[in-house]
Amino acid sequence: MPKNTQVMLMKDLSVELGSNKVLDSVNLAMMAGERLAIVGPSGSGKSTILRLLAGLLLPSEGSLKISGIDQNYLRLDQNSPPDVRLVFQNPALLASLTVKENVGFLLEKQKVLPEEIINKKVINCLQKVGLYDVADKFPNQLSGGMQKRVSFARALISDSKKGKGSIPLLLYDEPTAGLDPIACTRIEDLIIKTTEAAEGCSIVVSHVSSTIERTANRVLLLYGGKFQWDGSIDQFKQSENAYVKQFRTGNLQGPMQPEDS
Ligand SMILES: Nc1ncnc2c1ncn2[C@@H]1O[C@H](COP(=O)(O)OP(=O)(O)OP(=O)(O)O)[C@@H](O)[C@H]1O
Repeated sequence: MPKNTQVMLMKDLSVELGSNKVLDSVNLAMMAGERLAIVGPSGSGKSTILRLLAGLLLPSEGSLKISGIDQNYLRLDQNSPPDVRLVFQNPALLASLTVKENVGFLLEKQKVLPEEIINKKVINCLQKVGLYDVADKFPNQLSGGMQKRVSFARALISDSKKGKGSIPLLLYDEPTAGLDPIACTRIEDLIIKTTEAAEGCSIVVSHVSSTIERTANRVLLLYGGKFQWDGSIDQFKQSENAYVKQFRTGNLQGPMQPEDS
């Protein structure tokens, strides 16, 4: 994919929730090949950004473009929605459907491809995340870790109605929260593998330093409704910027204080 293709653009974008201005005139351009980590203290608006990109929320002011198209409607009201795939913190699988039905849900709904092709695609996606012989099982017959893998396999399914040119945007919401360090490494590997296999761009929201460092090539720090810092992962690891330093070290002293957030 050409590196100069713009995948997403936020222009003077604000979001007000009740009396709270969660995002305050933010600007952000994301290009093909970028893997972003969005970091910031609790309540700084990270999930709000993911909700905007997933089409669950619209900006109060300003504009959001995905693949060059202005997002003026919520996702369910769009005729030709952009290819944005959300991997939730918990696997969010439908308990009454088999693994195969969960992963192939979009393709079944679209009724474009024949059943045997859908089956092949689903098995292929499951194998890519290291799952074998689970297609006919129900989610509650799998371990938590396996369920998480199923949710990654679901993000690998490409929309049969999308042209080859479209670049999928994969969103990962706190994918390693509460996991032990070894499970973290497995999920981080899976994020990298899934994003590569989908030939997409990724945005990871995470507080976990290994996840930020291993899955992203660019980091944005969100606080007070604005991106306070934007740079490469190598710059993030060394930056003397007061926000970045406080986030990295967990210092109580610094520009980010709980009463402000
Ligand atoms: N429906 C809502 N109505 C009013 N305020 C809301 C609503 N949803 C979220 N907020 C507020 O918006 C702000 C941003 O919330 P958001 O969940 O995006 O933060 P976050 O950075 O993802 O936090 P965390 O790291 O704790 O998940 C918070 O102050 C929150 O209280």
